[in-house]
Amino acid sequence: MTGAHAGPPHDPAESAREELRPEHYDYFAGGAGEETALRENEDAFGRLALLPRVLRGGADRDTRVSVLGRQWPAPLFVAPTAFHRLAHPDGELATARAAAATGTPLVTGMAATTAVADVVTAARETDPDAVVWFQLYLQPEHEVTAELVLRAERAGCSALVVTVDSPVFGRRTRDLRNGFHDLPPGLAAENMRDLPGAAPGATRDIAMRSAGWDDLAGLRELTDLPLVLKGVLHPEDARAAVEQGVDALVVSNHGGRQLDAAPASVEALPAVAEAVAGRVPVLMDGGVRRGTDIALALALGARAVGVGRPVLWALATGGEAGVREALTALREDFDQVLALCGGHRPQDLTADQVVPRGLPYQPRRGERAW
Ligand SMILES: Cc1cc2nc3c(=O)[nH]c(=O)nc-3n(C[C@H](O)[C@H](O)[C@H](O)COP(=O)(O)O)c2cc1C
Ligand SMILES: O=C(O)C(=O)c1ccccc1
Repeated sequence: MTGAHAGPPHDPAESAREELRPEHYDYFAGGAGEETALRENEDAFGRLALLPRVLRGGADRDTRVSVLGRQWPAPLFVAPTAFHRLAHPDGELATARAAAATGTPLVTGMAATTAVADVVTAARETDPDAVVWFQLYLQPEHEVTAELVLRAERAGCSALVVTVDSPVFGRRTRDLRNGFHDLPPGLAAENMRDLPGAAPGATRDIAMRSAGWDDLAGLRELTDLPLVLKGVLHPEDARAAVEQGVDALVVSNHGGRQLDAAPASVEALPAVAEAVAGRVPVLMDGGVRRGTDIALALALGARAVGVGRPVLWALATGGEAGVREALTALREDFDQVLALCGGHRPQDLTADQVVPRGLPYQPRRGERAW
């Protein structure tokens, strides 16, 4: 060892902040209200410990999981986030190539700054078998929603992720303070271009609306693609969704950007997993930053986890290569954690291995410990 100090651990958000305009960094980093839900997503993982099992052997590990009929190399996907070209000029194309190169399924957002067809093309040029899903907000006009679904189908997306936690847009404190509400000139939500009811070449605004279960049934009529409901926190909603025939769920509080009093995603996960009882895969996102977070979520019932901001930070600092490295590092970290927990497969992680941090009991007063 040399005498040199290793310095503090690398903070991807801090590095990205140095690359971005302050209002764009704040848009990516921020949450709703007092940012309680945002903080809690990460903090809740920190309140949980993993109990490793020993003497089970650690060789011949396999991190693959099966989701909607496809094998994913690891229980990890890229969660949908808006406006990647605010992070890097290559935007969603870089993200798509990096996701494909690492075998990581990508959920491309309706609010992407690159059209879904171009995103899927970039992914498939990198890996012809790349998994790309399309995230959708149900729009007030049925024909607009229908056209968006058709575009996702034609592009080659293999599932629709319907975000249901946004009947209205969350009150984003930083954006209000910064006066950030529009993309800079030259950037647009490209999926919203040339839709019914807008002038040729123009983009429509993305509408938030209070959709109901009927609308989901309407969507089921419109497409044969698997439907994934994103933003479920209440176990009764999870049960209803399964009964309505949804194909998967994402437990999510939208990265703390919608209801500020919402629980951390990982706190909501066990009750949702119990209600679903294995009938459909339960995915989750929110606050996943390291292999132990992935392992905790899996042990508590998730089939796979999504990452949102970590991808944006990697994109901002390193473009395509940066995202590739971040996704690879997460997967390798998870693989090592799996081994340390005594697991060979993701499904070897079980709920009994998750314990709250802090002493589970207090020794009785006055009693000698030994
Ligand atoms: C900048 C930003 C934009 C987002 N845009 C969308 C979106 O358009 N649609 C959506 O369903 N979720 C969106 N999300 C939520 C993510 O899909 C995901 O739930 C969340 O970011 C996960 O938390 P994490 O960032 O802590 O990993 C966005 C999140 C961020 C940070
Ligand atoms: O910022 C978000 O979280 C988000 O979901 C969104 C929705 C519509 C347009 C842009 C972003």
